[in-house]
Amino acid sequence: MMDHMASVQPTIFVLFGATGDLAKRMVLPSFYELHAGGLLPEKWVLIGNGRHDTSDEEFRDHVHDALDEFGSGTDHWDAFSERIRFAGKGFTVDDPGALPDVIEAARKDVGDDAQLVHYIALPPTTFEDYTKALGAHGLAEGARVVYEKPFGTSQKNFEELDKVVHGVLDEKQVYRIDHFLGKEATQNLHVLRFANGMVDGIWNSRHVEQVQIDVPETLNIDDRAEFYDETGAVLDMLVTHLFQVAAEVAIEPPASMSAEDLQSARESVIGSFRPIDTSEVVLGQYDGYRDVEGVADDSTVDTFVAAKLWVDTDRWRGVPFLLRTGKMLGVSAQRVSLVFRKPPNSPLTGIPDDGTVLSFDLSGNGAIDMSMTVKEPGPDFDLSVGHLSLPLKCVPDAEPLSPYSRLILDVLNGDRSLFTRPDGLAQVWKVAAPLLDNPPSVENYAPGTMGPDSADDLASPCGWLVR
Ligand SMILES: NC(=O)C1=CN([C@@H]2O[C@H](COP(=O)(O)OP(=O)(O)OC[C@H]3O[C@@H](n4cnc5c(N)ncnc54)[C@H](OP(=O)(O)O)[C@@H]3O)[C@@H](O)[C@H]2O)C=CC1
Ligand SMILES: O=C1O[C@H](COP(=O)(O)O)[C@@H](O)[C@H](O)[C@H]1O
Repeated sequence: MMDHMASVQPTIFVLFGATGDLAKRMVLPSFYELHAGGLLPEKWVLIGNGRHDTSDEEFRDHVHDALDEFGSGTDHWDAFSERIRFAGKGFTVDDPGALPDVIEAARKDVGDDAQLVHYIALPPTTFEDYTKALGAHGLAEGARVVYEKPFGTSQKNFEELDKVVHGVLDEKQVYRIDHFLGKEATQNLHVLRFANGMVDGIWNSRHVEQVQIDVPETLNIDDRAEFYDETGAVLDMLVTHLFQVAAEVAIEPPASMSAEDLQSARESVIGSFRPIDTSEVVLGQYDGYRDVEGVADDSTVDTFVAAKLWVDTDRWRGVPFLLRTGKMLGVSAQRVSLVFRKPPNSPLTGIPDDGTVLSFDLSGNGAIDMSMTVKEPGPDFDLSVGHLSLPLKCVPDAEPLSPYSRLILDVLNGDRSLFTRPDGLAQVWKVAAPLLDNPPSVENYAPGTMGPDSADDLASPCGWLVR
């Protein structure tokens, strides 16, 4: 573990939105996971921030509850909780509330050389104001600032936010999170390929017929209805996580594995995504969505999207990338599948369309799976599809990290390779513009199904592999 320990530099970690949903479910449990794994610097303090006058003790109780509900235990609680503080009364340009004083007090514990890391786990509409307030109160200098997704809610909003952020921070200080990039199996999308000549050799349109990036969810949106009803599946998942994963599949080999080269390679392939053709998109809304408290009675927000994406590079021209996600579906999965072409001129007949598939399970600790067409053992000559699975946690010496732990550790270490950049995001908004400007009408689907039937046609000939 010592090999991976975050920079020895003492750290003051300020968590804006510390009482919110993301903090409770992801950020606080991940911070604890890093502490329990001995992966934090020796000296650190975590300061929660919010608009209320919450005491340190009240916040510690909140953190304990979060760990009970969403964490992996509290064995190291005492040593953890004594480093937790709360700075209330908000944080605006006009009034910084308690934060500057609490940071000053924390410096007495961890030293004047402590690095400041600000984690903005707030609704995206507040990112600009909080960035300006960091600048106004002298808390931006030398700090690292983590922005949750989505970084921008439209092309215009992205451009405005980008301007504000770069008015206060140097790009090297900025860490825009897309937690799908922190998943163990997502990282293997490029590692498997760059480490294995056999895989590298087939990673192109000559061999791959289609790519599926499929994240159906059985989850509802009841706990975050107001947020969701302003966002929808296209913004919440498609142009964020699914596009970034598509970039990981489509990426050209970077000049080196340095953070900058890897980031550049990922961002530059997004420039080759063709703007979405809305005739190749199906939007859906599950029956009963409008009855959820917090959702408008006449909401037309999409809770489902399936779309074809084309990547106009020599490697991928002509290969559809099929992206699908939605809420209240029949199955939960997070799967990237490369469907291989049948051998040309094969003497065999009856090879199934999905007879050769390399797939990556992004959920949990991740897995890499292979399906291949084989002779069904037995007296007859029949073909069948067999499956091999490599759960990543079974790799020797594996110590899988949750995506948020991975990414927080990278922030502490100053490694930006798994974070997004504005050049790529500017392209994302261009690619998404036809869909955002002129969305197809939303079709209804019954909860527990796999979305509107018309989405099935997009994935011919083999259909969606997650069924
Ligand atoms: N929740 C999730 O599953 C995920 C969320 N995200 C992203 O994380 C960020 C936070 O999401 P989430 O935690 O769900 O959001 P919440 O709605 O729970 O808000 C987080 C906290 O922000 C504070 N807050 C809310 N509104 C305002 C406001 N107008 N001005 C200032 N502070 C405000 C509140 O704290 P207080 O009242 O104490 O001030 C609230 O507890 C978002 O950008 C979201 O897109 C990303 C991935 C998943
Ligand atoms: O960012 C988000 O991701 C989750 C799915 O990711 P997981 O890794 O937490 O399973 C999704 O449910 C949510 O709507 C979205 O905001």
